Amino acid sequence: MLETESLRKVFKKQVAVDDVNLYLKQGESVGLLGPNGAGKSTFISMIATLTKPSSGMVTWNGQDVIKNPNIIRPTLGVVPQEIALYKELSAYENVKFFGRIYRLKGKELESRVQEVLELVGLKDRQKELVKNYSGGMQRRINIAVALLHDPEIIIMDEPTVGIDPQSRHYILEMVKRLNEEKAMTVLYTSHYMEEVERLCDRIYIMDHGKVIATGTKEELTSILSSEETIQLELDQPSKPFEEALKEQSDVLKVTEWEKGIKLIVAKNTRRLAGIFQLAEHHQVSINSVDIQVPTLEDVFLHLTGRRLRD
Ligand SMILES: Nc1ncnc2c1ncn2[C@@H]1O[C@H](COP(=O)(O)OP(=O)(O)OP(=O)(O)O)[C@@H](O)[C@H]1O
Repeated sequence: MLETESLRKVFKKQVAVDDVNLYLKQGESVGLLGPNGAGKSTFISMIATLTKPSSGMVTWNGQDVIKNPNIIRPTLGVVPQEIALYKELSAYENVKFFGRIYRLKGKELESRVQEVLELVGLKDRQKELVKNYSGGMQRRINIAVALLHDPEIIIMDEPTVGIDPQSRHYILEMVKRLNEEKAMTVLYTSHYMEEVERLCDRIYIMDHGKVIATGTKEELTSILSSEETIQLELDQPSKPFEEALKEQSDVLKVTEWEKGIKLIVAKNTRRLAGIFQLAEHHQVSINSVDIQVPTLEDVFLHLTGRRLRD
């Protein structure tokens, strides 16, 4: 397990990371969500042993990483925000160059290079110069480089910022596959709520250097409410159906709206099948169902008074 305890970084008077406690268990996919300037890159850089903390601890399976960076370096693959590639070389030459830095040689080097190019979906275009690649493809090569030494943990610093939607989709799917199929542990930073929602088992929300909330998506959104709204669009109004819904124990409130009925139900107790059965019994057709649950964006707004992407 990778763990930080009261990890702090102060640049002159600027507190970039303010006593952050975070853990990453083997095989987990953890998101670090926060707006620009929240301190995500500085935090990652300390875990990756590239920046020295002002105070606090980083441990890997109980061992002190700050004193002994070498105990974690072979385990970590770090994808920085900036593209760090030689633009005049081909993708293949770039990855091979970095492979040599990882001290890979001969057949092993060649097979790892082909493996990672395959993982990022660029094996077929490996001979092209990186300068002719799109931003998204360059980002994928950056990721390939981080995977070369077959790390246990991959740490990604906003890997989808400023790239085309197709590459973004590819990267998200790839991270999911690495986590689910290769059991790779993932720490994924982003200011896109939908990305961490899609990829991560647990999420840390960071703002002004501090972790302001942590939990699974469900736990975080339950900060906001223990209820959710179900909006039913009906083919016709039906008082008997409305009355029957009111009698359901987990239905807290029933109101009409222009196209049907709105229910407030206790969270996680909704039984859509039951609602459909009731509708059928009262000969009402449900044209559409809209379940409105609070999002992480709403949680961030609630906690800070600001939007994530202000
Ligand atoms: N080397 C540095 N010297 C001085 N201040 C710094 C340095 N690096 C980061 N900071 C400051 O620390 C704070 C956190 O920055 P950091 O880059 O870690 O945030 P971030 O959440 O990763 O945001 P972004 O996505 O914009 O990179 C910011 O106020 C930034 O200006």
